[in-house]
This record gives sequence, C-alpha cells and structure tokens, in this order.
Amino acid sequence: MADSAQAQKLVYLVTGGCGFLGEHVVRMLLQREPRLGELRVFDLHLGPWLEELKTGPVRVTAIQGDVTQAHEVAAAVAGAHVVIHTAGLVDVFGRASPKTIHEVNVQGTRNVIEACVQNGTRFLVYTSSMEVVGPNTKGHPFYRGNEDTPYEAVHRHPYPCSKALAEWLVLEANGRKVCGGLPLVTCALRPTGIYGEGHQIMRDFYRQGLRLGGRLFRAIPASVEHGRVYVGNVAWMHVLAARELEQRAALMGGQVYFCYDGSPYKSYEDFNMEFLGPCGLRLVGARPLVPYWLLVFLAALNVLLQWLLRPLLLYAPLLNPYTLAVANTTFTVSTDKAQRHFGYEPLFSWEDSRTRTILWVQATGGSAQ
Ligand SMILES: NC(=O)C1=CN([C@@H]2O[C@H](COP(=O)(O)OP(=O)(O)OC[C@H]3O[C@@H](n4cnc5c(N)ncnc54)[C@H](O)[C@@H]3O)[C@@H](O)[C@H]2O)C=CC1
Ligand SMILES: C[C@H](CCCC(C)(C)O)[C@H]1CC[C@H]2[C@@H]3[C@H](O)CC4=CC(=O)CC[C@]4(C)[C@H]3CC[C@]12C
Repeated sequence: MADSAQAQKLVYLVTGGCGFLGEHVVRMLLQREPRLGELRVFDLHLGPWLEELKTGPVRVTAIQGDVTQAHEVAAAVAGAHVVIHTAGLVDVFGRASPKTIHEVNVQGTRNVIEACVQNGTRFLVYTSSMEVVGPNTKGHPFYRGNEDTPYEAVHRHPYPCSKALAEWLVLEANGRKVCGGLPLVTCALRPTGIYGEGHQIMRDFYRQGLRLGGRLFRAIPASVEHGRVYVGNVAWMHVLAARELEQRAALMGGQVYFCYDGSPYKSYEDFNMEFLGPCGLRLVGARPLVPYWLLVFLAALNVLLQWLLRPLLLYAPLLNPYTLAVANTTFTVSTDKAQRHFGYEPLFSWEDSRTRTILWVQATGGSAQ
C-alpha cells in the first residue's frame, strides 16, 4: 500500500470497536486518519451509536461477531489492510470463567492473526495491557519503569495470563508471510489503567459515593502510585501506530509500547478524586480507614462467598485478593519509546483529559446509561 498512491484509501478493522476503548479508537480513526476508506467495527455487542457514524463520508460497516469464531473473524478481516485488535474480556472480578477469558483473549487473538495471514492483511496493532508486566504476585513496585525495565513478571490470575500469552502470539507473528508473500508487521500497546468517557468503574465509584452521602472511604495508602492514561490518548496512540507500521516496519515490528500521557501519578483513589471531587464527592481519611489485614481478610471472604453463591447468583465485588494486590502496588511507567519510534505525542493535555472526564461523569454518572 506504500507509494503506489498516496491517495489510496485503506480498509481498517477494529475488533472490540464498541467497547470503552474501542469506541474511542473508532471515533479517532474517523476524525484523524485521512487514508481511511472503510471502517469495519467488529464486536460481540454492537452499540446503537454506530448508526450515526454511517451517515458520514467514510463507509462504516458494523459487524456483529465473536472473535472466538475463526470463520467470523476471517470474514471480517478479508480485504482489510489494517487490523486494530482491541476486543478482549476484561475481567479481574471473577465474572467469567478462566476458560472463557482464555478463549476470548488468547484463542480470539490467534484467530485474528490467522485471519490476517490467510487474507494477506499485513498490519496488526494489538491492545495488550500493563498487566502483562505486573504488578506481580509478590507486590514488587514498578516505579517509573519503561519497556526495558527488568521486572519479575509472575502471572497467576487468568486475565494477565491471557493478555501475556496473547501479546506473545502477536509479537511472535511479526514477520510471518501473509497470503501474497509479504511479511506481517505487528506491535502491541500496553495501556496502564485507562480512564475517561465511558469508564464503567469510575461511574460505579461515583454512584457508590452518592449512595454513601457524597463520601468515599480511603482503603489504600496515598503513597501507592498508579500510572493512568486518558482513553483519547490511548486511542490516538493506536491510530498513529497503525498508520506508521508500514513505513517503520523494521523499527516497530514485533515491539511493545506502554501507553502514556501527562496524567499525574497518584494512588488509584486519589486519582479518581480528580474527577469525582468536582462532581461533589469527597474521600474520607488521610490514611486508610481500615487496616490492611482486614482488607486482606475481606478479599479472601469475597472469594469464598463468590464460590459458595455461584450456583445461585453471580457475586463479583470489586474487592478480591487480586484487585487488592493491584490497587496496593505501585505501578508507574515513564518512557518515550512511542515518541521515538512513531512520533507519538499525547493529543489531549492532562487538563483536557480531566475536564472531559468530569463532564462525562456529571452527565451520565447519576443516570441509568
Ligand atoms: N480498561 C483498562 O483499563 C485497560 C484495558 N486494556 C485492554 O484494552 C482492550 C479494551 O478494553 P476495554 O475497552 O476496557 O474493555 P471493554 O469491555 O469495554 O471492551 C472490550 C470489547 O470487546 C468486546 N468483546 C468481548 N468479547 C468479545 C468476543 N468474544 N468477540 C468480539 N468482541 C468481544 C466487548 O463486547 C467490548 O465491546 C482489552 O483488550 C483490554 O484487555 C488494557 C489495559 C487497561
Ligand atoms: C477495582 C480496583 C480498585 C478497587 C480497590 C478497592 C476495592 C480496595 O477499593 C482497581 C485498582 C487497579 C485497577 C486495575 C488497573 O488499573 C490495571 C488494569 C489493567 C487492565 O488491563 C484491565 C483493568 C485493570 C486490571 C484495572 C482493574 C480495576 C483495578 C484492579
């Protein structure tokens, strides 16, 4: 697709294009990818908002499908130049079984790779996660780390296990000959905790705070820092990476990139208060109000309750040993690899990201949307 014609229009496929991140990727492509000729949005559940996009100048094709079904993926990929594979089962709460998580995240990714190979699609960007690195089960801090920082990555939980395996599949596929004989070029982007418009957990915290009379209670020490990244910047990074993969194949092929922007390093709860504070909530306690050992006990109790209640109902609270370990372990990234390799600069400043998120929480937080 190189210099044959600068004006050549490209077909993009976004898997998981109706999810939190996927919707932003879809909208960003439509706004910022001048070579876009057709945009295929593939998802298990299609969003009604897609309809309004169909009236624009770019052809938008909505495809209801399942990444675990190889034939459905192959049909969606046929004729696509670029695939952004963001579909995934994001579950660290025990809602889905480990088998289902593996099927969607690992087998689904395998299906996407094979479909690219069979159809001669050469460019694949995969949404990985910081979780492929850590935090590890030992709670080691990852402080201002980059893509080369040594870290003992130990995965036990099905979600990070599946993301690590899927990322490995994607990177290993770099260089494979696709139909037509040219090499596949792949890269993986690793967002830290994403926030922004559409962030379900943020909305849940807001509603919980409203129920508790405008208060949330500190559970994690303020000294535990998390790297967070605005969804618009994560989407922009996907669009840029996909665009540059061809010209910079030798440099970018088989590489991983953390997703980063200018969002401040803070504890998970203090960071959320950047948005929930202006919406009228306050975080009670300069220090955690419950001792850590009690949280550990409650987290373990939740696992037991989840198991006992499973025949009757799905009990999947936010607190479990894994989420507690993640929330209670410093994990921050500091890198410029994406800037050096493909010229990424955040599109949204911290102030913009914050304002957009606050407006969204205010608009939708109290409603049933
Ligand atoms: N939310 C976060 O903080 C982070 C997310 N990620 C990754 O980003 C990607 C997107 O995550 P989010 O937007 O947060 O999650 P999400 O749940 O909002 O979006 C995932 C989308 O994938 C779709 N999907 C799930 N199973 C599917 C299947 N079998 N076939 C087709 N589509 C399917 C869902 O319907 C959904 O629209 C995931 O791969 C996730 O692992 C990575 C780092 C952080
Ligand atoms: C739900 C956690 C916060 C509640 C802690 C409690 C119960 C003590 O108040 C969230 C803390 C950190 C989050 C994770 C982190 O942002 C990294 C992630 C990356 C992903 O790829 C998927 C999502 C997540 C695992 C994210 C999930 C929620 C937290 C565990």
